[in-house]
Amino acid sequence: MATAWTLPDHPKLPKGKKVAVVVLDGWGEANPDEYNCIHVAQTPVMDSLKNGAPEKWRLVKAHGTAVGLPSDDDMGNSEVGHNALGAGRIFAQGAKLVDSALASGKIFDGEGFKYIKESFDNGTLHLIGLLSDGGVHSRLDQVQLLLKGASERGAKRIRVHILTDGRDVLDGSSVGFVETLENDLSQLREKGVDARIASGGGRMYVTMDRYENDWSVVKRGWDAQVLGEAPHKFKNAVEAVKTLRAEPGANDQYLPPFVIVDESGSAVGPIVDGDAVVTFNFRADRMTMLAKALEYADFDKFDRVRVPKIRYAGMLQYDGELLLPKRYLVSPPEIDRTSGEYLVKNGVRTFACRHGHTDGTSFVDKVIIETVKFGHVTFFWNGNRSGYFDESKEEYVEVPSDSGITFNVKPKMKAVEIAEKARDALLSGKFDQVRVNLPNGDMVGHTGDIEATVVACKAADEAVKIILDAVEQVGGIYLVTADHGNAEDMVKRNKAGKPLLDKSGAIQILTSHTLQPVPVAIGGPGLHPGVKFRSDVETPGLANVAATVMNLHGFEAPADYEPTLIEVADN
Ligand SMILES: O=C(O)[C@@H](CO)OP(=O)(O)O
Ligand SMILES: [Mn+2]
Ligand SMILES: [Mn+2]
Repeated sequence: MATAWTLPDHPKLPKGKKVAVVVLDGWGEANPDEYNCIHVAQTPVMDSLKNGAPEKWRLVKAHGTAVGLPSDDDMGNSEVGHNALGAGRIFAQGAKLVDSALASGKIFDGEGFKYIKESFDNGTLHLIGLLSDGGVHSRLDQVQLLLKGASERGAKRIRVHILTDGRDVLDGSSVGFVETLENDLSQLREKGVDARIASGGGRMYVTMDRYENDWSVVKRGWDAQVLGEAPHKFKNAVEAVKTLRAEPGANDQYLPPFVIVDESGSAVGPIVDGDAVVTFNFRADRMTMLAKALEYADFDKFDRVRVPKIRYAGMLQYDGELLLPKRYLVSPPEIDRTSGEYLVKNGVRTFACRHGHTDGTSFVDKVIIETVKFGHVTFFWNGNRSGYFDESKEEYVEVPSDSGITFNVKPKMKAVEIAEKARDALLSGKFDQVRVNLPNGDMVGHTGDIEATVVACKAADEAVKIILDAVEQVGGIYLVTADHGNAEDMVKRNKAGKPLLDKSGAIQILTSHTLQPVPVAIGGPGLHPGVKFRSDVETPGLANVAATVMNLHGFEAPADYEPTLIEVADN
């Protein structure tokens, strides 16, 4: 059935207000203590918004089932968070879809698996991805099931190319994950399968760059995985990770690339003609660049030196617009009819081709973001779809991130630049919605550097001020929220909430996201004075934000969207 794109008018709220939607990345709400960097930092603007509670500030869930993850033990992340914010509904996400496909065995009956299986007789099966149980990009138990299933279905030679984590899990935990995997592989060897780890490296330094921020990261991985070349060579991966971690300043996220070599010093698992490759991350953003390098005949981002003729499948299809990769083991969530698409289609006077047209005021969307988060308020927001819905109505602007540094070195990142671009967009009068992601709390929180994260939170707060001042000037409306927690808790805790200590008595730094709720604050001179948060939406989550934003633009949300957070009192 054709989608009815015309949104009903909101019965009480006017159209034509400028709306700033601000997403603070990694900004949750938690008890105030010394490990809560948002609490420690001076954040007068966000504090003042909170003073508007409960009418203008409230908390929503940003993790677990509220954002389509398998369980409420799963922390939130940018992909599922922005998907929910933009789509207004909760879709079963990659992690969950892969779980079901493995549990039912359907993954092995699908087109993607059949395709790679054709290489099993004469070629090697290579698995490439993030090795941890973080559940943000991948999960070790899924890799284990994939190994088991593939070997039972005829894979005789398997090579695993690992990327160590330390970002979604504790730094240092990579050794344990590698030991677990080695143990599984040795059991496969006992069954006659020639299965080994072939190469590795830290996720942030090898392979898992995103949004084309730094292709040299992908090249380092390519050299190790495909060409079998790396500056470090080891006989086994446990020794590799232990040795490389012992270097001063080393950590799991940034381990240099290594290859495993045999007695004669040759790499045990370069990728060659006739092989099959599966990238086992279910999350898209940090696998897209490698997928392009593996799949595109025309490719000029770095010299691939040798381009093996392989059968390649992603765990999921990572980009629904580019249809990348062409083959995949599990179908991605079908995130359709996102709020961005609706809003664009409801402001355009002449609307082209397939969805009919509506009359109305010009509705233009402006999105501003640093490179490291570029796709968050575009690609993720639009349901893992790159590109514009209507280029004449949307403008996506990128502020280049610093590259080649860890963000604790420059914790202010480009927050002010982003905010100034947002301000200018609001003041220009050309845009109805200005959507922004401020990455500081998250990107610096991931470094585990508490002092730097405090600076980061202050910087994000100052950026919010610049945007809210502009909203004030144009008589607009703001909605400030976050995609998941991170900076509000920087320590690993026991069940009772007490910080955990390591063997040396130091606290265990938490580099990952959290299970905490996030704030939603609304306000601005353009907000109808009767608007307040409803008290009858039980356990609201990020998916309730889309309908809310549609209301702020003067529209009712589609009926199947999660309910709006706001109501309008008559007085
Ligand atoms: O950096 C990333 O890839 C993830 C953590 O793995 O963070 P976010 O979801 O905030 O992008
Ligand atoms: Mn995020
Ligand atoms: Mn993050």
